Amino acid sequence: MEPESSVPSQRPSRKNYSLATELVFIDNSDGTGVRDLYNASSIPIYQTATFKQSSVSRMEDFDYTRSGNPTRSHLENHLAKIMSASRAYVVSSGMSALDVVARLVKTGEEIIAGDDLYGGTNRLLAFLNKNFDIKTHHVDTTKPDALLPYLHPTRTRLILLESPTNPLIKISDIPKIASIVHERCPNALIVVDNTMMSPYLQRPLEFGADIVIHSGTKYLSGHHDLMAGVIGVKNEVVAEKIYFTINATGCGLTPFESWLLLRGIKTLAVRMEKQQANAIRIAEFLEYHGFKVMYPGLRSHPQYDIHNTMSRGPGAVMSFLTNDVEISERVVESTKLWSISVSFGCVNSLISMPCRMSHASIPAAVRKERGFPEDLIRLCVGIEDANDLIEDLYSALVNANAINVIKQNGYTH
Ligand SMILES: Cc1ncc(COP(=O)(O)O)c(C=O)c1O
Ligand SMILES: N[C@@H](CCSC[C@H](N)C(=O)O)C(=O)O
Repeated sequence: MEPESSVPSQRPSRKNYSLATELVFIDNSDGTGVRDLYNASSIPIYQTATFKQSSVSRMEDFDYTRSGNPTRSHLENHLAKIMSASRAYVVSSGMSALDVVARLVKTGEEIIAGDDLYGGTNRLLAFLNKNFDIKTHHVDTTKPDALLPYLHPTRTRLILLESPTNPLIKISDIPKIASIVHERCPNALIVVDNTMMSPYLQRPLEFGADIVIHSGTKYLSGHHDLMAGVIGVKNEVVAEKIYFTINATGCGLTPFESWLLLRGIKTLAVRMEKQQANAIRIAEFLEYHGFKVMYPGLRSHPQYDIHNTMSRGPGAVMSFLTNDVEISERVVESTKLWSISVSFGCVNSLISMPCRMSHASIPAAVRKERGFPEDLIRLCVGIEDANDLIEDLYSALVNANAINVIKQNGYTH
């Protein structure tokens, strides 16, 4: 017999607080959720593979950690609440979350995804195409109508969106896309990779998405000390399919990692507010100096208004162009406070060149075809003092001669 996913996150209705409060408020007083014998303020790490049963035939909430574990269930309940999901699951990485969701698609069915998306996701989709005959159509999801030629009433199974996209920070109108797709393709699920926003800034399940994914490695944990993936689901039937795959493939998050992620989530609101405030200042500084900056906190962003209808802020990741790959390299390598590193969402500020780093797995020809600038610099802003960050970036831009070149030649992309 297949075990059902343990300790559901369903709660009877109670007063809902603002998200900053819900992030730290864990209420088991109504008897739902995971019970801890001693009412521990911080849920313990149940570091066990197995759970004893009172009889052969009677299985309690847990039997084996691959199938379910109290620390993990506690985290999943908490995440379901803050993502507005009916169920949430945590797995070993963001890519694992994407892999679990991709297993909802059968050979011969199709996926529609953005033409700008995380390099690892692109790699997974290419693998599915090559090995399982699951085709992905990459379209410009900033234009909902661009999906129309590829929507098929039975073949289309997943619409995979990032908004903002990684790394070009393009915005998709999620409610509009959801309504177009749901009307034409009853079998299709709208999946939003919401990693860049976090549930604090954007909750796609509230406006039409069916599944939301997060790389928990980023903002949810906040300190780059763990890998995790999160899947939030609206529909119970889909949720049970997701749980089946997690149990069948064994990718559920470990108890220790679950505990660490739960700890990180408590400070999400304060980290996000500070990172975002710093990011707004940095984006304005770069734009003032003539750089083309992609950031939905700037009025110059082409989807500024749409973003604001879905989100409570622009987040803390931006990209900018120097017009010259070598200059970009010099800028990145001249910074002292900004670490040259992939990933984002950490309390420390990071700088990278996506074409050489996070998106290097997308073949150069495909990058070119999709209009992906090789000189692109991505900034992931941390919680340091904004003046220190700007001073360090300014020195790097001067050192690389980037400011002069932009002033003389303007922006040519
Ligand atoms: C938008 C996005 N989704 C998913 C992932 C995959 O997450 P992970 O590295 O935790 O596997 C990443 C980065 O790695 C990402 O940037
Ligand atoms: N070598 C890794 C690169 C990880 S990139 C992590 C992150 N999503 C980002 O956008 O920086 C790989 O090949 O997956």
